[in-house]
Amino acid sequence: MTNRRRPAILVLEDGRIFRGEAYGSIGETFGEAVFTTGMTGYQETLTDPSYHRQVVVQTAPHIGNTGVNTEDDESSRIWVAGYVVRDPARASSNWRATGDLEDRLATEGVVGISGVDTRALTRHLRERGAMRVGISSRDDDPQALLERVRQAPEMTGANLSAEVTTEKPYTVRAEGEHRFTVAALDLGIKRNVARRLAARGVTTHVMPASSTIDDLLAMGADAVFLSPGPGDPATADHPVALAREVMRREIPLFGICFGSQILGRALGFGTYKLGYGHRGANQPVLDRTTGKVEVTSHNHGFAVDAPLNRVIDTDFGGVEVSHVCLNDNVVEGLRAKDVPAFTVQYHPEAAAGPHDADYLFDRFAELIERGGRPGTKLSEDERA
Ligand SMILES: NC(=O)CC[C@H](N)C(=O)O
Repeated sequence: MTNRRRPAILVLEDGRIFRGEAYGSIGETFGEAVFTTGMTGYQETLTDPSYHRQVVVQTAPHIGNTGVNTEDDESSRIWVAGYVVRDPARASSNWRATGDLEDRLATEGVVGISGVDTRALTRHLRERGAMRVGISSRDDDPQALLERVRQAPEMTGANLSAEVTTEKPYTVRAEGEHRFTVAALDLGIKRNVARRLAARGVTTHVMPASSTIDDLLAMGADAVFLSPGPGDPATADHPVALAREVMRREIPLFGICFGSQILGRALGFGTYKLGYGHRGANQPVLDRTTGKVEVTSHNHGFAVDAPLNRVIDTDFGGVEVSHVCLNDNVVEGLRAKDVPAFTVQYHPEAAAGPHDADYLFDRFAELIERGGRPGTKLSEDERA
């Protein structure tokens, strides 16, 4: 437990100030202020690469009570640009805990602030929208910090894939009998994606963001996966061109979150920034293909702009919005009817969050199985 009593300030780009105490590393940091309503899973949140350049506000008031462990990281490090909590646990207690959350934040240089009225801050972001923020435990002059906040880069227009992707390809082997090979374009992948695929007999080759279609096919891929990741999908021109090439060759394609936005753009739709995004572990989503509602994990600030009420004609044939968020009707999934491609905007891999949407990995495995090779199309039934 370090630095608990040193004062810290948080300043939003619109001038609102919150005072609190230093939490984690002493210093100063900037990013986009976003809130997550997840009640559990702070370790998975902190290590999710999609939070790169974002300062995460936890609406759950008590954070750190289960410490940190060696199993729950979703990548090799903490990615959040800053961390805002109300009431940090004074002691960690869990049978899996190997350390204390604040010590880990400090070790990884993550500047945070505690003692903040996170409910007031969340309401502010909900009314005014996600915006830039600065946290400082070094300088207690809010006006000077505000000037620096206003010079920090915005999330709109941010192209961040190169900052989070793997340098070299690596492989996550299928559990049990090997059935299929998937090439996953790493734009900020979470570990649990490859684990959920491995559980279905899929060997996943995780590939750098700059990989070409030939690089992916050289891995012997039966299918392609487009990963989640940080940044503005409007900047993801290379993955969009790659997705178009994958569809042109009718190779089975599945994507999650950023991957869904990329498929959307590849099909000709636009993307836009949501007011304050969806981040949490209890978002209700309707699967329009079955009429079932699932409770899901979300982490997105952008969304695809597509009409909900009809099959849409695209360069790749008919496409429908397969999933919709029941809170606000935001597009949460796309399904192509004439090429083997589908995506969701939320997180079937959960981690953290409920497992309701795990069936999507089965759908992907079935899609691959039906063709087992490039050239697979949906069956007549599914086209209906
Ligand atoms: N988790 C993700 O893939 C996030 C996608 C994108 N960066 C967004 O904020 O909408």
